[in-house]
Amino acid sequence: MGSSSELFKVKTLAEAIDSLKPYVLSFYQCVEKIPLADSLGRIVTQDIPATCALPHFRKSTMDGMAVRASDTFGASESMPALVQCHGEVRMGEAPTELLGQGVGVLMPTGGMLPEGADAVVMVEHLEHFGEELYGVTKAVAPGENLIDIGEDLIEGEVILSKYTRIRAQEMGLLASQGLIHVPVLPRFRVGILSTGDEIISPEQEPLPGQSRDINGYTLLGQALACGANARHYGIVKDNLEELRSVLTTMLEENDMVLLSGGSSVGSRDLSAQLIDELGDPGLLFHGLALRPGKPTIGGVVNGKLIFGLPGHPASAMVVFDTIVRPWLDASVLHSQANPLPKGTLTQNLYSGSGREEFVRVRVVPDGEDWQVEPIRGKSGLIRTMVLADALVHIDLDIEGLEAGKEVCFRLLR
Ligand SMILES: Nc1nc2c(c(=O)[nH]1)N[C@H]1C(S)=C(S)[C@@H](COP(=O)(O)OP(=O)(O)OC[C@H]3O[C@@H](n4cnc5c(N)ncnc54)[C@H](O)[C@@H]3O)O[C@H]1N2
Ligand code: MOO
Repeated sequence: MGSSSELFKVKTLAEAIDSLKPYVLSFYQCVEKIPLADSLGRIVTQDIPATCALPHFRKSTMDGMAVRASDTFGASESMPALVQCHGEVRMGEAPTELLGQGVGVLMPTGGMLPEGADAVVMVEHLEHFGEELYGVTKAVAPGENLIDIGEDLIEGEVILSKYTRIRAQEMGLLASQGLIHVPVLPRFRVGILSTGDEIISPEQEPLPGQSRDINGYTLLGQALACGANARHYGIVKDNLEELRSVLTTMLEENDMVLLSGGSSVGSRDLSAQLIDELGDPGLLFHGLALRPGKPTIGGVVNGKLIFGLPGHPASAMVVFDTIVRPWLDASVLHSQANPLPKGTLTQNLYSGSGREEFVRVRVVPDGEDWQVEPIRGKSGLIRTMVLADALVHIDLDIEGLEAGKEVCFRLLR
């Protein structure tokens, strides 16, 4: 069990994530094959190569006439290029005739070009002179109005890399390849528990000193938004035996357990103690150089991740976004390539805390730019999260950010 004094040396976020990684990598070896129609939000477990070129035939993007572009060079309204029309290609059918010089074939949008054709003249730029004779009133360049073989995807190239989250566009991509069964990570089963003598269920009327459970629902929502199979197990009082019993069940039924409250150093320091007792390796960190989120605890119990998140509602949400979400979306193993959006900071942000900081911000459009407005307010205020669109990261070694500076922001889901 991880009970050495090392534990109580406050870890950075990166160190905390690294300390957990070796114990849970086996989860990322699991594979489930699911129907493509059910794959939204799931994470692919392998690189997926294109099984065929897309398109696999030269495809017209306009209604018109397939031609050799060189036959139209110099054509204009006043001096149309003459083309002999050799019939029409039907949608979904392959033309058999090789297109010769001075010849054209009528085409629907999406139709297959005949061999020899290298452009399509839009119907708007055709004049029918009678019988098979057409005039082209606007020249086309080679490649114009068509999609070439493999222009979208080349056979064999990796079209989805391992641990990519499937969005609607990836579903279409997989469909284009005939991949109707997709290898994905199993959904993370996440159990959520709120702790604290003062916490009551939302349907109850709070007495003075009591607070309705907020974190159980924010964390449930965040876990569901990450595609997890999440369940809220309710509220447990600050009682070691009760907590032990519920945690044992939760660890059996889930891949990850999230507690909130009772994580700061003090009389309610039970969860850290329990995490360390319940299995191997136990508690791996207690306290992070993170703001908000200083009292965060984390560990692994027999291959299951367990986090104790701060009780303050905004802290719990921010800490979820920084240290929990990366496991659920597999970004701990594969950072999603999309660069973060940027905007202009509207106020100075001071950060002399000696902790890495995630600042709640509102993002307001400003012409071509975005204005990034810090939200002032304590981490005990849920409304600060309701107002927030995104988080701005301030590194450990940075004292602050000046108004007017361009900053990256990460959108909250
Ligand atoms: N002397 C010190 N006091 C505190 C420190 C510190 O370093 N020294 N750290 C502060 C920070 S930062 C935070 S964050 C909180 C974290 O406290 P805990 O994680 O132990 O949580 P609690 O004390 O149980 O609760 C804090 C606050 O949050 C409310 N809470 C808890 N659970 C919920 C819930 N499910 N829904 C809504 N609200 C919840 C609770 O009632 C308290 O108001 O500690 C500071 N103190
Ligand atoms: O660090 Mo606490 O988690 O500020 O709210």
